Amino acid sequence: MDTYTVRELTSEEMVAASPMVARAFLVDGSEDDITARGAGLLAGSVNLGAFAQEQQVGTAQVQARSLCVPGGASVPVGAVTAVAVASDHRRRGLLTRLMRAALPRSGPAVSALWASEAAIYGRFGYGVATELTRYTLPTRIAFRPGITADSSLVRELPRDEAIPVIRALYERYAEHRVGALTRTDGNWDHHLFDSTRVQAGRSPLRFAVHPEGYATYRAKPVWNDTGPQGQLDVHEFIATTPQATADLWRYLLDIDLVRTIHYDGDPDDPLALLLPDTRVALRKRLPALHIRLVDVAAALPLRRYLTPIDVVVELDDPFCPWNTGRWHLSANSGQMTVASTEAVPDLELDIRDLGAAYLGGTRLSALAAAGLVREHTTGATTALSNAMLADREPSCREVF
Ligand SMILES: CC(=O)SCCNC(=O)CCNC(=O)[C@H](O)C(C)(C)COP(=O)(O)OP(=O)(O)OC[C@H]1O[C@@H](n2cnc3c(N)ncnc32)[C@H](O)[C@@H]1OP(=O)(O)O
Repeated sequence: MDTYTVRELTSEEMVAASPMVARAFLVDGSEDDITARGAGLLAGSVNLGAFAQEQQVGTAQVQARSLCVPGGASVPVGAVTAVAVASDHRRRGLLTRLMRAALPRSGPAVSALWASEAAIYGRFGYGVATELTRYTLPTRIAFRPGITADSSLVRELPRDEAIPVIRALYERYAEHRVGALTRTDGNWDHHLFDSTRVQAGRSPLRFAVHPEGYATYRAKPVWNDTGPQGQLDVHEFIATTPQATADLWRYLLDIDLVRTIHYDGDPDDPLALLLPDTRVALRKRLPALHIRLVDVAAALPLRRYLTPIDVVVELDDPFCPWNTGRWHLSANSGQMTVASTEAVPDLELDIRDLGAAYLGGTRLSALAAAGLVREHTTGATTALSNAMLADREPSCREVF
């Protein structure tokens, strides 16, 4: 007899599971659990649970959100989060069962998540579709000649006053930025959650607001024998114009007593380009949003394509087998049609690699160089790779 059951939870059951979820994320007894941080997300989400008899031993949440894709459309996406299995019930297939329930064929055609560990989600068909640039930079550095900035346009607002202003700015930004997600009230509460555990010795969130952008950040006072060595951790930086980018960075770079800034920016973040010598900013690229195409035939036409395309692709998708097979992809004037076919394939790839390329950040040509796309017709990889590119690299600023 099967020891476990997996089914949809009521909001109350999801709340009841929150100590187990907190423990799974190594934050036992913290206020930082689903009840405190994600209460507003319960109603608008599919909440899933795994049970061993009556005991709750696993959860996953699928939030209904929208994602900006190449061409600017905002497409429905199942945003998977709060995935947890109690440590004494692991490696018995519960995550696999939760993911099956989280990815029904009838659900959103696209699924997205941030992975706690890189090795977990490839097997479920997710590929890394956006990256972030992690900056460590000194303060008080000048900009490249020709860039002018007016930091006097920036105001520090109290949290309650700032939130409606930054929400409106974010909405304008997210309409055009490929990789950006829409945010409900619950998503905002989660994003701006500010417990002492999250602060970790730093200030509560501060809100630096410009007419065309904002930075939310935390400050940490540090002193040594040479004087102030304060740190500033930028939590989110959003600018809707190049001038706002320069003004806000000038403001942050000149805050007294701070010597080091930490910031997770876009993969092609303009910050580096403002500096006269990009080497003063240490940069690392890290994986960010993972994308899974749940229904390829529905998902591919939702975005636009840069160049015309006419190829047959053979896809392998063991977890969502309805995607496995040969697909004729044809795009003209940016719009793609997708049809099942028996024709000989021009190239072959795995569903996770198509997910990685979906937002235009990962080049199929680069995947081919690693042997992950196998070309049968010369030029087919380059053609599809170019068609799938986006103008700028996609970016998702919110870890959910
Ligand atoms: C979107 C998000 O919420 S990301 C957050 C994910 N959650 C966490 O990191 C919290 C701590 N970890 C956990 O709760 C659990 O270890 C989970 C949820 C990651 C995995 O749950 P399990 O029930 O143990 O996974 P399950 O038994 O279904 O494993 C399926 C496969 O994934 C592999 N796997 C599972 N977890 C990991 C991992 N952390 N690293 C590498 N491989 C893993 C298993 O070995 C198994 O491989 P196989 O199919 O080749 O045998």
